[in-house]
Amino acid sequence: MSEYMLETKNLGISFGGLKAVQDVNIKIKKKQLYGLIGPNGAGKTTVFNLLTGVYTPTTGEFILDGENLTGKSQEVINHRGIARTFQNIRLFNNMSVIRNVLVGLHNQNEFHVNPLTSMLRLPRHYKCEVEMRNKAKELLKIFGLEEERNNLACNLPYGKQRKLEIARALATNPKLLLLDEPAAGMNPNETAELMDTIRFVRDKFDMTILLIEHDMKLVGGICEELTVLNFGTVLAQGKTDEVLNDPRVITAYVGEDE
Ligand SMILES: Nc1ncnc2c1ncn2[C@@H]1O[C@H](COP(=O)(O)OP(=O)(O)OP(=O)(O)O)[C@@H](O)[C@H]1O
Repeated sequence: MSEYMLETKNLGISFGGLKAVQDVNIKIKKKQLYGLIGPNGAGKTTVFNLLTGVYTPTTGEFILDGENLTGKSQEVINHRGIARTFQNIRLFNNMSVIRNVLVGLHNQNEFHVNPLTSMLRLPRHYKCEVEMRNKAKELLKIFGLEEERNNLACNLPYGKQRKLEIARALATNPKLLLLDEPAAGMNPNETAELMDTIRFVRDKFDMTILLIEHDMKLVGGICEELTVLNFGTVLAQGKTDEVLNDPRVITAYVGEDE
C-alpha cells in the first residue's frame, strides 16, 4: 500500500492556448498538513478544480490512496474521498446550520436508504434520520456550532461560516480535505483559532489536508510541507521552513507586491 494519500503526476490543464497548470507533481503523505501557495493567478485554485473533477486534466493524472481518479466526475471523486471548501464561502444560506451538514451526510453510503423505505416512512427511514441528526450534532459540537444549529447559515458570523463549511465537507467522510484560503477575510484572532481547528481536525479524524493560503503565518504555523506554484508550474517544494526561505520563492512574492 502506498504511503501517500495523494499523488499527482505531471498534472496539467490548458485553456485555449494558456497553460494554466503544467507538470505539477505533488506527493502528500497520509495525515499530512500540506500547503499549496503562490502568487495571484499561479494556478492554485485550478489544481483544486482538477482534483475535484470540476476540470478534466489535459495531461497527467492523480491518485488518491492508490486509486486513479483522473477523469472521474465530481460526484464519484467526492464519494471516493475528496472534499473541499471554497475561496468564497458556498453554504446553503437559507438552510439551517444543521441542514447544511445533513446535506453532506446524505452523500455517504452509510446513510443510504432505499428510496422505497423513505417513501413509505418505514422504521429504517426514521432510524437513519435520527442517526444522521446525531452525527450532524456531533460534528457541529466539534466546531462550536451546536447551539446555533437551528439558525440560518447566512446569519452566522463570518468565522463560523468558514467553520461550518469545513464541517459540511467533513460530513462526506473524506480521506483528503482541500481547503481553499480558509483564513481569507479573518482577523488575527479568528485565524489563530482556525489554525487550532485545522490541527484538531487532522488529529481527531486522522485527516490528510491540503490547503491553499496567502496568510504566511498560517502556512508557516501549520503546514509540514509546501508546494509553491508560479505561472502554473512548481517553483519550489519541500519542508515548510526551507521553502519559505528559498530565494526564488521570496522573489516570486516580492514581485507580487510591486
Ligand atoms: N475556466 C478557465 N478559463 C480560462 N482560464 C482560466 C480558467 N480557470 C483558470 N484560468 C486561468 O488560470 C490561471 C490560474 O488561475 P487560478 O485561479 O488557479 O490561480 P490562483 O493561484 O488560485 O490565484 P488566486 O490566488 O488569485 O486565487 C489564471 O491565469 C486564470 O485566468
